[in-house]
Amino acid sequence: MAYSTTIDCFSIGTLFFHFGEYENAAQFLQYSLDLVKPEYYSVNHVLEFESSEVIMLLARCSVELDMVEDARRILMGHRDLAEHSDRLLNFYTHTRHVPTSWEEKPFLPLEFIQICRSSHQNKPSRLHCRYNATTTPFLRLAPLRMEELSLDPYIAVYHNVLSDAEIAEVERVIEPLLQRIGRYDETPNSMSPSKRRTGFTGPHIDDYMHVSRAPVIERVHRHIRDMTGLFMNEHLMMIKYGLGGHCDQHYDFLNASYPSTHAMGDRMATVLFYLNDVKHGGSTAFTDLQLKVPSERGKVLFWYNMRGETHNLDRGTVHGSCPVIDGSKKILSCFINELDQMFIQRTYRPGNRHSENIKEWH
Ligand SMILES: O=C(O)CCC(=O)C(=O)O
Ligand SMILES: [Fe+2]
Repeated sequence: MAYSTTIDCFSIGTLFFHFGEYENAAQFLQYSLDLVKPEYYSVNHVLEFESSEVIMLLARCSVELDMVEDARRILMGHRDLAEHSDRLLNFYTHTRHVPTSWEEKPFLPLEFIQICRSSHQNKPSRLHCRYNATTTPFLRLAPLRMEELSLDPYIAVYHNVLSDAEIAEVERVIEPLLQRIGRYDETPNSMSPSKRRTGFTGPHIDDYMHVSRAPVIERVHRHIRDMTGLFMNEHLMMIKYGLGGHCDQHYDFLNASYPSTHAMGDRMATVLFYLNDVKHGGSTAFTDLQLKVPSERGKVLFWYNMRGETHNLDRGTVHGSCPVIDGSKKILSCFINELDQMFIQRTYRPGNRHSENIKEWH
């Protein structure tokens, strides 16, 4: 618990409460209160954190545990809540909490949890670290340090791609536009939280015109071209994961399950820019390959999602983002579409791909 903040503990306590685990909830809510320090008042204010909310939830846990007198003592101890304590207790005792059902709990497959949990080190490979000075002419002047992690599927990491100034500028342009990740419901314009991924993402498509004109975004596109030799015509997304934030294992390849693949081709490759170091958790994990890539500031991960000869999905690319255990994780992610490469390399022709619907992604 040494690294958690008062807000982290409040979030964990709230989760336990929703799942009906009131004793665990009360413990985390108490930690949260223990960590409220006057020097953080201004930060907590900006983040709209109120210790009175923690106290009310703590009192509610006591009521659920049939300890009404404890709940009263907790409420009476707070300057603003004391005068409302009778009304609040009355409400808590008459409106018992209905826990979220087990089916609603986030579920991560065991093999994914295992690779995330282990202090796994990638197997030493016979592949080499080298300077890539050939993908584009620009790299002859400024070669990039590259490490191949796998040849089949092809996965490579580039080090020190984005400078501190570029990262700061990307954050300045995109971060204010992030929204909580959701999944669109059947009803128009309604979003519900995604069970497969937690965190923030953006910019929203409507804001993209403004973002794409920023010089730093053009420079990111240039870096992608230098590293991959491929043409990127999709929006860049920033994804921000907080404590516990994760992304369940999935394929980026859509394999004709989305109408967009008819217009742009499928997502042939993925590029992830890591914008910060994450002390614990937050690695990108490839379950089948037993490969774990930690989030390190300035590093870029690149892989092909499809098999070269057939343009079919490469099943070895199943991957996800391990839960963040300390701090937060920020990445820029982008997909490289097949049809954007039509002047660069051979693209998919109808008939040579085995199409199947992939249901494993939202
Ligand atoms: O955050 C990560 O490491 C993986 C993100 C990812 O898989 C995706 O955006 O498709
Ligand atoms: Fe992905």
